[in-house]
Amino acid sequence: MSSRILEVSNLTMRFGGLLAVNGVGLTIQNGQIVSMIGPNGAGKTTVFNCLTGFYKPTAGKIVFAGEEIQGLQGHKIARKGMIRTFQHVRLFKSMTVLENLLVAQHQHLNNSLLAGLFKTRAYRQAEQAALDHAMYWLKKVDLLNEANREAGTLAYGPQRRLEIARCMVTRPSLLMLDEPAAGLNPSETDHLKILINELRDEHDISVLLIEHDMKLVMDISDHIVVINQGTPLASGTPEEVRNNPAVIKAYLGEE
Ligand SMILES: Nc1ncnc2c1ncn2[C@@H]1O[C@H](COP(=O)(O)OP(=O)(O)OP(=O)(O)O)[C@@H](O)[C@H]1O
Repeated sequence: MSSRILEVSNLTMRFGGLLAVNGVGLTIQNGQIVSMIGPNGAGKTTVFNCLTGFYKPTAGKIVFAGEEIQGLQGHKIARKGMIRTFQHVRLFKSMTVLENLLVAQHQHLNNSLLAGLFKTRAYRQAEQAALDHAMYWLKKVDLLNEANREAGTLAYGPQRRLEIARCMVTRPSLLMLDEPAAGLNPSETDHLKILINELRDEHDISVLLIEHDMKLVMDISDHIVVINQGTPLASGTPEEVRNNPAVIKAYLGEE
């Protein structure tokens, strides 16, 4: 298989008269952490929505793990291993922390209803495996002590960690995080950085990140793609992007 987990070319999304994404390209090698940056309204979340099947792109090609996926339904893309979080936390808030991770695995595995009704041996084994797997991830994101608490009662930072765990229990090959540091304090952001690096190093995934926290982006990324008003502006290593005059003018200059 190709060493590229994701290759996007000429991605375009039009909403009526608004060209929200205009010819964006993006390549992610296996094991890379890539960030997409750009001013507010640049089209970053729209790119995520096109990649993950929430929107059907107007044009462009999306090759994920060697297969063209543009226009596929979101749940089919998720089953192939492209999993995302959202800009605003989306948990099942009245379920417990643990239940959130169990539901995520069930949605993904699509266990047969009959096996569930008759509680077959294979079903019980799968349930136990799902529980063990959920506990593993709760420990990893430091939420083991909160397993039986209602997810909606967690503070904001732990909710964001739970969202990441909820993605990871489905064993993705590409994890896409939409502004994971938004609303976190500096210490939580440092922990997030360590966590993302660990996910990549220990769990064989690639990561695509939308993020406004420039320190995090510069510290963590192997590669950065900059878009401005829907159009690709620059791409390169953190060093190259940091020193690119067009980026400084369009993005950093506005701060
Ligand atoms: N469903 C939609 N219908 C119409 N316009 C949309 C839709 N989704 C996004 N847009 C528009 O597309 C443009 C890009 O928005 P998008 O949310 O992708 O930007 P962004 O780079 O993620 O911004 P931010 O950093 O503020 O989250 C904006 O002008 C937005 O209003």
